[in-house]
Amino acid sequence: MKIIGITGGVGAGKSTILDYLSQKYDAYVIQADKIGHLVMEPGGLCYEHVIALFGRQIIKNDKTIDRKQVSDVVFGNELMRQSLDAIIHPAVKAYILEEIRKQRQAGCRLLVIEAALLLEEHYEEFCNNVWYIHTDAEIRIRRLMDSRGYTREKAESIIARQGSEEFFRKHSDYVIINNGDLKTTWKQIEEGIKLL
Ligand SMILES: CC(C)(COP(=O)(O)OP(=O)(O)OC[C@H]1O[C@@H](n2cnc3c(N)ncnc32)[C@H](O)[C@@H]1O)[C@@H](O)C(=O)NCCC(=O)NCCS
Ligand SMILES: Nc1ncnc2c1ncn2[C@@H]1O[C@H](COP(=O)(O)OP(=O)(O)OP(=O)(O)O)[C@@H](O)[C@H]1O
Repeated sequence: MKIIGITGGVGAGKSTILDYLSQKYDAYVIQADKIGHLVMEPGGLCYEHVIALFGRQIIKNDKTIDRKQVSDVVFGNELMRQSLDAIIHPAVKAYILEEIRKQRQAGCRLLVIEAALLLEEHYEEFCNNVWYIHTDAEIRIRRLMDSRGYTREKAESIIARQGSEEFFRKHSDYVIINNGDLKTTWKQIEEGIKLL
């Protein structure tokens, strides 16, 4: 089984590329963000710890955690972001390693892991190749404002908390530029698969 790690800043197009890999190459995909959401659901491994860190005002009527409130705090406060990461990341990593084990056993041929913090968390240790998805910050901000209703300030505050262009490039095996149309991006994916 080959494993590709996909990383890049917020709104770079990682999920879009994952969809293509899943459809065209039948890749099994794992999204760290989604697992992060799962472990903080009621009954999840991190639920109580996150509430202990942020206070009971983050609990919504349906008992789920208000991620919008958490997001507003962590992307404006580095210490709180690190404290949240210390709770969530070990659980996410353990979940991913277990998924890898299961997929390997099931005979999966291509597994793709998407994580914004893939390099910070050293997921490259179990990836055959790491792909960095680059999209210029201004293009990302516009896409996020159009598609997710982010404000410019919100997009910029997340970007400010993520790795630099230099950091991503230094630790990646392959760079995909997703500034233009998707056809151009699909071609780069096909090249990346050949290299793998
Ligand atoms: C802060 C939270 C509650 C916001 O949830 P929400 O649904 O509003 O946003 P979403 O999860 O889609 O994240 C928005 C963007 O921020 C990035 N991001 C999320 N957490 C972090 C972080 N700790 N550091 C840097 N970037 C991050 C995501 O990759 C994504 O690009 C959530 O992202 C979270 O719990 N983050 C901590 C866990 C984490 O680091 N997840 C990312 C990889 S495991
Ligand atoms: N080449 C492209 N042309 C136009 N729009 C694009 C392109 N690539 C991605 N998008 C759009 O940009 C937005 C962000 O893309 P996507 O959700 O894939 O990013 P992401 O890196 O997974 O984000 P996150 O960091 O939050 O996980 C989406 O609305 C997506 O449809």
